[in-house]
Amino acid sequence: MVVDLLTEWLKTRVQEAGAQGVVFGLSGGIDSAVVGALSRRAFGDDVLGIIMPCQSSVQDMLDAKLVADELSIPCIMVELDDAYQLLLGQYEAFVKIGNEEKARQVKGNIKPRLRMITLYYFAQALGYLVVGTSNRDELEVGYFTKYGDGGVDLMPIGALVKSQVRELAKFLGVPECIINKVPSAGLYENQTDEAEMGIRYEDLDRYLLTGEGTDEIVRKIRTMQKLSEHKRRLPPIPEL
Ligand SMILES: Nc1ncnc2c1ncn2[C@@H]1O[C@H](COP(=O)(O)OP(=O)(O)OC[C@H]2O[C@@H]([n+]3cccc(C(=O)O)c3)[C@H](O)[C@@H]2O)[C@@H](O)[C@H]1O
Ligand SMILES: Nc1ncnc2c1ncn2[C@@H]1O[C@H](COP(=O)(O)OP(=O)(O)OP(=O)(O)O)[C@@H](O)[C@H]1O
Ligand SMILES: [Mg+2]
Repeated sequence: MVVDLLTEWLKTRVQEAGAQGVVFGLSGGIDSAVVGALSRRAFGDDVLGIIMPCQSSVQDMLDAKLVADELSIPCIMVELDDAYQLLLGQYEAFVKIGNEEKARQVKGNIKPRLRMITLYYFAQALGYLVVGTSNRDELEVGYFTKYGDGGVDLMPIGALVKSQVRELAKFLGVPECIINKVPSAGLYENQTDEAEMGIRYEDLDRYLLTGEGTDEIVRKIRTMQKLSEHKRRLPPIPEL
């Protein structure tokens, strides 16, 4: 049973590290809900979900609270808007990005990195590990911010494609409205994973599980995998 296996895996990893529990970012999306539910099973009250709005929608915040309530996950909120604005103001005094789309991307990536800083503060203060929420699709094509949401200690759902995460969510009692929500990184208004990646989860899941897909889809995925190789490796060191 995959739930028992993942729960045991989490317990073993945390125990091996000499830690007491885990902390994670609670977004109101399905991935963090599943990670939260698994963590709750593994560690009881030694779990902390942190809601970290950074120009986030009110709906996401309400969804995150709903997940915490329904799954009885201890949870706090740390607002990152002021830190984000303060840093951005200083950065832009040196370099202001002319291209609108590029500016949106560069600015968007500040948010997961501020969340990473926040999670590590609480992890070390409490003797916890930082647990990530990336799934197999995101990891394979590099759909995550390097050292942002990718900067974590453990990735319990990293071997599961999105449809498998959905199955797990149903089993774990994640609220229906969270399971049916359109996946979004929430880094800018109206962002959706599928539109930004230019590929549907259904197609990505199918290719990763069976190797099948149209020529165009296969080509696209392989290109994304190649371009994001650096995100799945430690920084290269010259051999001397
Ligand atoms: N070949 C190479 N070797 C070594 N390093 C290389 C490199 N190419 C780029 N880099 C480095 O990587 C940086 C670019 O990577 P990165 O900073 O990650 O930036 P990037 O891959 O452009 O952006 C992250 C993507 O993931 C999405 N995202 C982020 C966070 C959460 C979620 C979500 O689903 O919730 C999605 C986000 O919307 C965006 O599309 C470059 O600035 C450069 O420093
Ligand atoms: N507002 C937020 N507060 C706390 N953590 C967040 C917030 N936004 C994103 N995160 C963290 O970043 C992770 C990556 O976001 P991502 O959108 O891939 O996952 P999700 O929101 O859980 O599910 P989905 O991909 O279906 O939207 C989240 O799972 C969560 O840990
Ligand atoms: Mg999300």
